Amino acid sequence: MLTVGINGYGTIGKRVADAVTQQPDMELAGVAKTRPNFEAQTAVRKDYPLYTAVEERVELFEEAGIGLAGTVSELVEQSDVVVDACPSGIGADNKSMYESLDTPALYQGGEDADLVDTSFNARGNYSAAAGASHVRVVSCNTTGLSRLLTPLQEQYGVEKARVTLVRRGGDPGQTSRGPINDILPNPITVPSHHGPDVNTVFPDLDIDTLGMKVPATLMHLHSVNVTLESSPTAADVRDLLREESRLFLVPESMAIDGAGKLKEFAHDAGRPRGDVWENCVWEESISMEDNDLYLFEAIHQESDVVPENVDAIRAVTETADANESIATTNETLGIGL
Ligand SMILES: NC(=O)C1=CN([C@@H]2O[C@H](COP(=O)(O)OP(=O)(O)OC[C@H]3O[C@@H](n4cnc5c(N)ncnc54)[C@H](O)[C@@H]3O)[C@@H](O)[C@H]2O)C=CC1
Ligand SMILES: O=C(OP(=O)(O)O)[C@H](O)COP(=O)(O)O
Repeated sequence: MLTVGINGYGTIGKRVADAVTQQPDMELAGVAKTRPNFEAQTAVRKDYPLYTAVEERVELFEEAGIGLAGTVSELVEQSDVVVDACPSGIGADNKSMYESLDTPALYQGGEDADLVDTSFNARGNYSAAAGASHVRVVSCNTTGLSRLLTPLQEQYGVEKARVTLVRRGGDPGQTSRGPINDILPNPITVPSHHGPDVNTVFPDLDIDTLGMKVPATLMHLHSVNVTLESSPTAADVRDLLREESRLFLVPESMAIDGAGKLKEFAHDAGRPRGDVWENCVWEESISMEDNDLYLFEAIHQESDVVPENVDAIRAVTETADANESIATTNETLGIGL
């Protein structure tokens, strides 16, 4: 049984914590928070041992009537693996603590790639994380691109990928974010950071990406063009992608015309928090023009990295191979719309 600690219990951390409790080979040691906000209250309600990430703030939790199990270093000490889901940049600050307590750590996509031994995507490069001490689960967008590009590369070869990412402005709870009424090239410079980030998983892949931000919180949307090294039909590509457990091909018959209905569908399907762990590829959009593949996909930024974190725990501890881990994670979470 693997004991897993979560440092940073926000959008990603709380989802990974819930996912860990569903794994037959893992137990949750607890979660660390900096302040006794509503997420801390939720952790208490779920009986997750709560640790303070900042020792001097013990009183803050006491004043809010929240009992603590200890401090974050105590959480890390008793964990076989720690998942750092702190805001971008804080993971780098925490690295020395994980090193001094000799605990392997997983970081999230907001950290720099050079912080870690390897960046990680379960379908793309699972085995690269074997025995590593510091692993970065790539960002939501890079996770989505890696899942899509891996089977295309394996089956047809990728000559060049070009992707325009329409990025949600912020998460639903991120009241500090905008734009409120604008459409921003973001970043304005080309390529956006996503292409180089995909290269942390596939160093040799030729990919250019452009990013923009729009006033939406639901999901990201990718407009994808991949020049393949061979010329399958659109039907061939559809069949190939349909075989991928973390790609959901949205059939025309469902009449799902956007991110709003995708989220509604996930809620109707009883998904926790309306999470959509899979890339959602519109089946009708899959088109071939000579060697060029075109499609649209939507990525639920709050949840697609969750199964990848679970798999990364098994990858670093070498307790399962990629297929075993992906199958267990999929089954326990209920992946497959
Ligand atoms: N939200 C998203 O769409 C996605 C985020 N990511 C990455 O995941 C990481 C976390 O992002 P979110 O979960 O969105 O952030 P968040 O802000 O929702 O959650 C971070 C949590 O860490 C806590 N925290 C702050 N400082 C801390 C410290 N020193 N020690 C322990 N906890 C601390 C915060 O109070 C908060 O609860 C970032 O690297 C981000 O780039 C990756 C994929 C998608
Ligand atoms: O990692 C993400 O997006 P990204 O792949 O566009 O950088 C997450 O959606 C967080 O993005 P944010 O940097 O807008 O908070």
